[in-house]
Amino acid sequence: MSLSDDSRYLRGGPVAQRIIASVREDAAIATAEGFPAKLISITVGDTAAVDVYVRNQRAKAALAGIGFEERRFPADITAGELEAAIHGLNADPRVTGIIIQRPVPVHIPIKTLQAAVHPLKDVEGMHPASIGNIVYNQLDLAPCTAAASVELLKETGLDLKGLEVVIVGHSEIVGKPIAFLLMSEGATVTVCHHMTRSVAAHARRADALFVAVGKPRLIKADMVKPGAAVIDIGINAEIGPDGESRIVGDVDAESVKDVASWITPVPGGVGPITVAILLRNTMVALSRQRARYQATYGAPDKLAAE
Ligand SMILES: NC(=O)C1=CN([C@@H]2O[C@H](COP(=O)(O)OP(=O)(O)OC[C@H]3O[C@@H](n4cnc5c(N)ncnc54)[C@H](OP(=O)(O)O)[C@@H]3O)[C@@H](O)[C@H]2O)C=CC1
Ligand SMILES: Nc1nc(=O)c2c([nH]1)NC[C@@H]1CN(c3ccc(C(=O)N[C@@H](CCC(=O)O)C(=O)O)cc3)C=[N+]21
Repeated sequence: MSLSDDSRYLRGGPVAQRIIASVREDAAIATAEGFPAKLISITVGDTAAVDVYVRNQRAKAALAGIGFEERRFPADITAGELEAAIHGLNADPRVTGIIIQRPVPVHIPIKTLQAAVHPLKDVEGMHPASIGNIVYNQLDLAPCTAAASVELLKETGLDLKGLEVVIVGHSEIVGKPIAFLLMSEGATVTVCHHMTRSVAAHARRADALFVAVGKPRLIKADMVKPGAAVIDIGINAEIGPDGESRIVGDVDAESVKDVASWITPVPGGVGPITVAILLRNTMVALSRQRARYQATYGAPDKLAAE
């Protein structure tokens, strides 16, 4: 049986469609009430994984009835100019959410940019005032990829309480938030990174293995426990045997599929859910803004009252 027909293949498409259908309903109500949602993406320079993400954001926002605009800046822009652009978007009442695509060029401190986004417009939950929410088990707006990866693990039906989970990669935007989300669910979590003595020794103990590193085929069959769930978050552009550019993950799916009980495809796994959650977070942000507006001005507001 080919993997694509196999139920062990954890496909993100159906999960993403469910989320987008619900976002679409919320967005239609908000628009009818005079509060259309609008997401602004900020891209600095050129990165293949960002191009894929932004292309899908645009397409799915249109499907969900959320406005979308990409602001592209050259790689030699200064941090000050970018901060000024972000402050302009913070002050614009038509803008619901702002996402700063990572990575940004090395001369720009990403943390300063993330902190410049108003916390009410922070649709990724990356502002220093937002990221703590997941530590406190307040999970309604979490970093999108982390939330998407956990959502996909839940599709296995595995009981997360006490589950042995290993995460390879500890970035602020993916690995670390996954660890917090899974701790909230009661899993036992180990986080590996480039200083970990033996990633393989940890990975082989995992009932669920999350990989977010950015290195094609880093995880091979001998690093996976038989029967494990493998969640591949990597999005890497490479040239395939046919000479065409293609997207691959961090897991050597060809070999791992014979050992794992569940595996996420790339493309078609975590990626589509990430986009859907970004749109859902935009609606959560809108709802919070409307609640704040009502609390300040006392204006009646149906969504905020819900
Ligand atoms: N599907 C999706 O929705 C998304 C996919 N991605 C993809 O996920 C991947 C990771 O992204 P991101 O977290 O932003 O990347 P970063 O480069 O920020 O982080 C990579 C992490 O991997 C660790 N690492 C590097 N080499 C090794 C190694 N040999 N063994 C173990 N750990 C290692 C690094 O550790 P250290 O810091 O210690 O060096 C770091 O924690 C990329 O391919 C990206 O495109 C990202 C976001 C969303
Ligand atoms: N601030 C920030 N947050 C991110 O979450 C972030 C980022 N920066 N920078 C780039 C990476 C990469 N990333 C992707 C998300 C979805 C797809 C996606 O939709 N993939 C589909 C489509 C693939 C295709 O169309 O070829 C799939 O995997 O099936 C891709 C890549 C988010 N990232």
